[in-house]
Amino acid sequence: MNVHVSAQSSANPSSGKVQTHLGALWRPALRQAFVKLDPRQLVRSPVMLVVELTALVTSVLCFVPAAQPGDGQVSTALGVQIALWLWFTVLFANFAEALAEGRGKARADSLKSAGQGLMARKRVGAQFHSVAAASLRTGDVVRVEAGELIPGDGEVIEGIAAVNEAAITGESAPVIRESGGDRSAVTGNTRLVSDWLLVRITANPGESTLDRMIALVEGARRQKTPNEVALDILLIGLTLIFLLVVATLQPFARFADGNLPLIYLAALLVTLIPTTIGGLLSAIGIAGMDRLVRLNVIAKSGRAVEAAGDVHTLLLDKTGTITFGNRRCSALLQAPGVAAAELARAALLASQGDDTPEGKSIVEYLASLQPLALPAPDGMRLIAFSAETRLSGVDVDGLAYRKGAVDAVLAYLGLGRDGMPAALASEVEKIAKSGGTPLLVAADGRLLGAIHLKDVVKPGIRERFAELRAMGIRTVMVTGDNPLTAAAIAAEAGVDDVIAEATPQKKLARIRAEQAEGKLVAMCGDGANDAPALAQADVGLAMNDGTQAAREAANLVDLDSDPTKLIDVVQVGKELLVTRGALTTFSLANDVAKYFAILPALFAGIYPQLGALDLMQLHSPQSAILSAIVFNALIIVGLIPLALRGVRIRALDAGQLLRRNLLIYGLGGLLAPFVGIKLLDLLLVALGWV
Ligand SMILES: Nc1ncnc2c1ncn2[C@@H]1O[C@H](COP(=O)(O)OP(=O)(O)OP(=O)(O)O)[C@@H](O)[C@H]1O
Ligand SMILES: [K+]
Ligand SMILES: [Mg+2]
Repeated sequence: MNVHVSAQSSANPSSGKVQTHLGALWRPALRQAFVKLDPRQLVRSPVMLVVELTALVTSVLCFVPAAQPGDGQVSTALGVQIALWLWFTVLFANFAEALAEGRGKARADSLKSAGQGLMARKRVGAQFHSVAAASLRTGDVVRVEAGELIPGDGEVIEGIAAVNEAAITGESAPVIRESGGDRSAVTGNTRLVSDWLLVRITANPGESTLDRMIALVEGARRQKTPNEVALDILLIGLTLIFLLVVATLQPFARFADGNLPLIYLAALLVTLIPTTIGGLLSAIGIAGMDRLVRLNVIAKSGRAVEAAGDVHTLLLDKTGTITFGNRRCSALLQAPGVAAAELARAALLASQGDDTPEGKSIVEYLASLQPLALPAPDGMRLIAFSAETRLSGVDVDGLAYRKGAVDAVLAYLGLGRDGMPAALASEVEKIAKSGGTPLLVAADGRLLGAIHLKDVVKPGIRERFAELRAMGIRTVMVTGDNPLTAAAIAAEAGVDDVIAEATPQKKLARIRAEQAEGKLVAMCGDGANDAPALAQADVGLAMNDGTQAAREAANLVDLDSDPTKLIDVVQVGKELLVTRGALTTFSLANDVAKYFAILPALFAGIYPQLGALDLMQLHSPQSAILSAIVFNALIIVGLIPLALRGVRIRALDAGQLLRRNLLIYGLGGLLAPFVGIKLLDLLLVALGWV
């Protein structure tokens, strides 16, 4: 094949770590706050759209006194102040959203610029042509060589190479990517540091990991979660109710020959509708996603993150998730009466069509021993490993060579569980009890012996599972391996439950069973055989270095390929739910309090009997209205830090958490307006603004 392209963009390898202090972010956020005044953008937060419309109407009323029915008691100076604070209310909410977007965007932009102008070698027939990386589509095959950036997300179909994924993960130690097996997926904008790869592109323009990351933290493109939609509906409902409340005030005033200026009613409406949560809702959601992005987790939906906050059971694949997944052949053990060379030859033959890391490791192991004579490769029918059969092998010279999981090979040979010669059975048991994976080898219907595949449990995983338990999450290990190996690894890793000899169907069935009991289930996996389970789970976390099938089926991808990352995802999910709940409570309590703070002041002149209710003794109706509207706007700014940082949750159970939050945010929300509005009233009068 001809390779006649060498040009690649000279973009510097990005470290992926962008310095983004809030200080550097507020300037662009301020600008964005004005851009977001566009009603087409604001329509995503209906409460704020109502505020904007009210601000618009009030502005008109200020300058067109003729438009004010009644006696127009509102001075232009006061009208302008009210109109301004109404505009500020919208701007503050926009500013909160823009600030939340800022950090994620800065990082995504720097990643994007690294890939700008990138060229790729696309396979066209037997040749490779230079094309823009941005033009690559799903199914295109490209060749990437050492030193070059991989032009898009894809799957390795040929070759093995070391890849530096620092641009995406921030981790500079190179990782190995190879065709076949569970380490075949590559990510766009990461750099090959050795050899070459043939990659089949798996994402169309605009659908890459990077694009997804950006979409998560962009207010205008972000998809609302079902929880957010439900809350939106509640907020719209409350807005309509208060609209009605405010509209019916005028008849009451007229009845006593009074008249409430339209501007007052407009301002009153805004103070009463849930502007605090309406203004911060989007920022809370984006900030949550941003926390996730900073953990190097890509979510395809916010829904998965919220589900993580409520997850009950976590299913984990063993190999590659709990263990390093680098199962390597370490020994061959013959059955009684079988020659070492016979077993070796059968194991080698049975690995000819097996391009999994396990299969390759067997070939390598045997190559380091004495040379073996093999039949011509064109006479062989290769049988690749499948997770269904849990067998691999070859048919050659009329003989069938097979290797596979213990129960699978015994079943293939028509033998029972105790069909193994005692000596071999005890060897197999020894392998399994050590946490290794035994494979049986058969040829011509005869059991020849066993292969010992060794694997190592990832350090620190035990402590992480203990943390999960403390959060009330059950961990279940599901593995295609035999029960003894499974039990040995399970004991070492400290999981709560284990399912052995699992096929993809069995994994799926277990998830469905848990879901049928009304529980939310999370699943971590990396293999193609995990894909159905990842898709079925409420939270499917795929390892980025796993297979493309797993990455596609999952709704979360961990760029660091660390299954224990789920703990952090659960934490982020819980924080997101709690923060939204706390600020909703605060906002609603606030609005109720404002109602009682302002109404007596407004009606004092009209119904003097209401004076008894005037607890706050505000200076005048004018100062009451202005103080309320100023407080209403400033509270949004005051709560931006909490919305962005999230409510910290300690290891409290759900009940304690709820009580604590009701106390802080419910009671706090009720009291804050009384204190805040009174202080503002004193201040505004002292300043002579009213
Ligand atoms: N290349 C192979 N050839 C034959 N048998 C294999 C091969 N690789 C694995 N096996 C056997 O098939 C079983 C299932 O393997 P698979 O990779 O599907 O496991 P899994 O379901 O992903 O679970 P886990 O990854 O936790 O072991 C393994 O436990 C092993 O006994
Ligand atoms: K309000
Ligand atoms: Mg697996």
